[in-house]
Amino acid sequence: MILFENVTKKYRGTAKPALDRVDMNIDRGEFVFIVGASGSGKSSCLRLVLREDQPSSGKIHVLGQDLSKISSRKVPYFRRNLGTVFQDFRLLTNKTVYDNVAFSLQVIGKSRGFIQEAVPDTLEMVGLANKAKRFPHELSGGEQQRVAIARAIVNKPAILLADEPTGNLDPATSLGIMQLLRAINAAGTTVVMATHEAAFVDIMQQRVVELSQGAVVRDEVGGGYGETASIPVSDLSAQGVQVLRTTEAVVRAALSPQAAPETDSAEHVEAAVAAETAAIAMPAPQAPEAARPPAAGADEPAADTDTVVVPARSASVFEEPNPLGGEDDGVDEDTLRPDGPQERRIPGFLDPDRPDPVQMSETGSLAEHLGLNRKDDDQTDVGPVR
Ligand SMILES: Nc1ncnc2c1ncn2[C@@H]1O[C@H](COP(=O)(O)OP(=O)(O)OP(=O)(O)O)[C@@H](O)[C@H]1O
Repeated sequence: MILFENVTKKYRGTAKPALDRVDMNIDRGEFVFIVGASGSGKSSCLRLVLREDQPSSGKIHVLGQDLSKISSRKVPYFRRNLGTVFQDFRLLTNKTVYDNVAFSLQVIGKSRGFIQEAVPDTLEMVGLANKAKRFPHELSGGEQQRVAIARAIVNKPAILLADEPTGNLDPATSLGIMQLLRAINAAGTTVVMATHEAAFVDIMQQRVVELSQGAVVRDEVGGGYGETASIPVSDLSAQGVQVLRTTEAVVRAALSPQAAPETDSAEHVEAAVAAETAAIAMPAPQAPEAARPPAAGADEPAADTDTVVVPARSASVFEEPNPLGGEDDGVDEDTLRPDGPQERRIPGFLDPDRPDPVQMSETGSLAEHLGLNRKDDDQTDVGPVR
């Protein structure tokens, strides 16, 4: 899905390359952390995937496209398949939450009907259905980042690129963002995240690609952050750590190729949670509950929607067959229309106590299950808006 072949990037006027002969292959559906010290090349890497920049040498393929062969005119079409989230949110300050998300669809010519359906669905998914009319300055930092994530995923991109998405948020708020990204990944979107956040990298045990002075020095499935931790795990609350671990355990169970059929999923999930809980040297047995907010906890009336949105929407994730606007550019169709992840429903990890996903989808929203409607969310963090 993303392939780097011997990629070197040297900026004009610099002595050392920002990226130095990088080889990397990221498959559809993966969650990959790009880690490394400041200046190691993480953002350069993401910029190349986005085709904001071109490598000095080497080849990059994204979604079956050789990026060197995409003309400038077609770059915007290519980018429709990529969602991006940044540390500083980059919201339009003069537009409401709804309009920020809708705008990204308007500029690519989506119909009003599509927008009127997709935007509320996506806001509900990220737990902001009741704040659609707010302006960015009326939101907490965590909420602003959720708007940015909603904007990034509303067109159902195949790939979500996140550059330090939690960099401006406190650990507790970051946790919610990470859980949201993980849920988006579980629904079939490939997620590539550059980060300094050691705690999440260590806990989530996803694939880790580590850069040092532009070179890949580690590419490890289920790795941790390494030596350059920026937030010690101890800075997270025990509950927070437990929530993330439990989420991960159940995600693994739910996405495992050997996963039991749905009727067995409760046992499967419970076993995974039990194993994971036993491995944690922190007493926080109530943590899964902590992920669930009180039903009436929001500061505004809850949205009038009780259905988990992601499963239904994810079934049509890759609706545009050709990222370059319908012309045949030699796109590898297989990479554009995966037949696996988008079939998956959001798994039972969202509520281990209610493991039947069908029942869950009928009784509560994804945002609620992720604990994104917390009453105290407004008070925890406020980040910048551009
Ligand atoms: N536009 C540019 N022009 C010149 N040099 C650049 C440019 N962008 C990045 N660099 C250099 O390339 C190297 C890699 O930068 P990059 O931003 O990719 O690192 P990073 O790992 O994302 O850093 P950070 O964690 O601080 O964001 C650095 O030495 C940086 O100074």
